[in-house]
Amino acid sequence: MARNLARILGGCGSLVPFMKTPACPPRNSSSIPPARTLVQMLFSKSRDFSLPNSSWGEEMMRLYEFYNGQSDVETEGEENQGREWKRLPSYNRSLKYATGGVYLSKIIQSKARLFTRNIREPGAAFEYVLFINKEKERCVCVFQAGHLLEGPPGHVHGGAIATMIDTVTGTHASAISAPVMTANLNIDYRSPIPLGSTVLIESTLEKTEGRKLYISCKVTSTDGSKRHTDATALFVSISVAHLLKG
Ligand SMILES: CCCCCCCCCCCC(=O)SCCNC(=O)CCNC(=O)[C@H](O)C(C)(C)COP(=O)(O)OP(=O)(O)OC[C@H]1O[C@@H](n2cnc3c(N)ncnc32)[C@H](O)[C@@H]1OP(=O)(O)O
Repeated sequence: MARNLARILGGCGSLVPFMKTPACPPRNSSSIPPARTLVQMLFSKSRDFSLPNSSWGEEMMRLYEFYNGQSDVETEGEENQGREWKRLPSYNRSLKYATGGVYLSKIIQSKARLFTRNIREPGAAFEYVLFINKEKERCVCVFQAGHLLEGPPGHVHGGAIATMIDTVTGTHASAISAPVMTANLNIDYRSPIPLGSTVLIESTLEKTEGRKLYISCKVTSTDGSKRHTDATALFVSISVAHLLKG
């Protein structure tokens, strides 16, 4: 059975896109994983993409450790330690089933993945970790931009920057009032972000008005000396029925 499963998987982990499979091993009998490994691959817990991987550079790791060191660790049944920050875990899949007015084919249902977490090669695109402060008025994201995000030569694509701003402000708004949708996003690109660099993306809750959440955001170099991007975003909290309506 293990051999059959291994053949189906083709040795490249195509059914398990977020497992760590750094390189496709040669197709010989020694490349077939043992049955226990296959079971782990097929039924293991979702991967938390906000944890360090081998692609994280020195600056990414330094800042991760800085904020993580000031963060509460979630331990079941124990009170938190009263620290200022909390790391937000991040998975590549939220949709399992959708019903109601939203028509999704079985293929889309089974393959839907969070846009920023769907690249197999670690470090190739969006590497990031988000921390939220306890009062939820601020979020900080440490973002390392990989080589697949190139826009102008050697620099990050504006759409990729917008994606990260939407992700950070959207996650921030969701932490306050889930579920939400982006109603408006305004971006001023002030200086280009070098590809491969690590930057800070900070969001601040400016105000709430009924269902509306106004959030501002800035992208800077990690020492704060260079302003890359400024943005404002409006999120509207919605009912789940709004999503199902399509
Ligand atoms: C843990 C999870 C991790 C999650 C991790 C992932 C995070 C990623 C986050 C990604 C988020 C997205 O990309 S979301 C995808 C992009 N966004 C969308 O597709 C949204 C499409 N638009 C819509 O569905 C809708 O227009 C809504 C939901 C935005 C609003 O519709 P509605 O619910 O009917 O509300 P509506 O009455 O129209 O508006 C409510 C109030 O907001 C105001 N309003 C509405 N739109 C605007 C606007 N563009 N600019 C100014 N104001 C506006 C209205 O005037 C009104 O004010 P007042 O009269 O009350 O004063």
